[in-house]
Amino acid sequence: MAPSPRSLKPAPPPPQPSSPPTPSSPSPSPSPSSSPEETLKSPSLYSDIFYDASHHLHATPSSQTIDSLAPIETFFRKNPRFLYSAAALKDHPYNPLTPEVVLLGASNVGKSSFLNALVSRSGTARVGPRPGKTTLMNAYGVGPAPITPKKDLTPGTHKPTHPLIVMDTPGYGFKSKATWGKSIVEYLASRKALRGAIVLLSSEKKLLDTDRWILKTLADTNTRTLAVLTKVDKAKGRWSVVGSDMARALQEELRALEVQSDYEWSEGSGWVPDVYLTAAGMRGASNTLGNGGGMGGVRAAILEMAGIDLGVKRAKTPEEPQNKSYEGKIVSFDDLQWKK
Ligand SMILES: Nc1nc2c(ncn2[C@@H]2O[C@H](COP(=O)(O)OP(=O)(O)OP(=O)(O)O)[C@@H](O)[C@H]2O)c(=O)[nH]1
Ligand SMILES: [Mg+2]
Repeated sequence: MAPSPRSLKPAPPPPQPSSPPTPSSPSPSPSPSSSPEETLKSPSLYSDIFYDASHHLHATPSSQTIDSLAPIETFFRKNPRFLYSAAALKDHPYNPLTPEVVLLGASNVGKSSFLNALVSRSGTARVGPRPGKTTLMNAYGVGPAPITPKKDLTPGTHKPTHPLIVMDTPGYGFKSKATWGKSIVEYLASRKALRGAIVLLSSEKKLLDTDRWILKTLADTNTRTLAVLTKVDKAKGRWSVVGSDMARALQEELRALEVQSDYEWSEGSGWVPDVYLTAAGMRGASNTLGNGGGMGGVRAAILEMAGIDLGVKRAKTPEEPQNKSYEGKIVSFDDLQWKK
């Protein structure tokens, strides 16, 4: 499956790493019309938590979606393997066949923990309590070994060992290297195999200036973007309220960037309208669908972004939901198809 080339444009320079990002408050926005916060106990009980474009928070208990999301979990669980580290764009091997997705976010936001939760294996990527744990771009192969037609194996092309590459990156901000911006922006702008970026934001914090900068860089490099909140179990206040507020601020930011963009980088075609809420590194979380809460749905969204179709449809909300507050618009897997 050869990735299609993206039209490119130079990205802006990153903010100075020497000046720590100043948190800024999201602009006020209306409260969601229906909010299930009264009923959501712990993110670990949910396989799919996302906040959609119409400002509805959807949370699906694991028991309701396990059947439909289990094949996707199995895909991610299969054969995860560290492939290589890269300090600069030139260090990435030629890759004409395997789709790549990249994890981006501030230092300590939980990128490596998120990767471990994706593949349901805590030791895959190294995690640390202090910022600056990951110092290079680290590529991980995910999924069962694909069958590659001989005609695709042109000279210089290695046989793919995995159907998907997930790229972990050093965090931006505190303790990150000054070269971070340059090498990662180059990767975003030039890597033909790149199908999309997953931007991780901490539920413990507001949107940072560096987060705004990376979102703008993604718009300017025409990179598909999926936003994910981490650490919802550590949110200060009710996690569903904190998560919803953060998700709304993000959606506003993305909509503003879309207006400025020179590309068709818009809601649905450039960025995914749903913001996913996760608790990947949460201690004592249920291991039913991997490690942590909210991982089921986000795995499906990542496959969608990478253009990998396992033929799995997201389960519909039951006719008679256990709790009425789960009603509202449900974004089906089909609705999330990228517009061509
Ligand atoms: N409670 C909780 N802790 C988390 C979660 N995700 C990550 N952590 C913790 O946050 C700390 C940082 O996690 P990492 O995964 O190393 O973060 P990172 O973004 O990869 O950090 P850098 O590589 O330094 O940029 C670790 O102590 C994790 O256990 C989460 O969802 N909930
Ligand atoms: Mg890391």
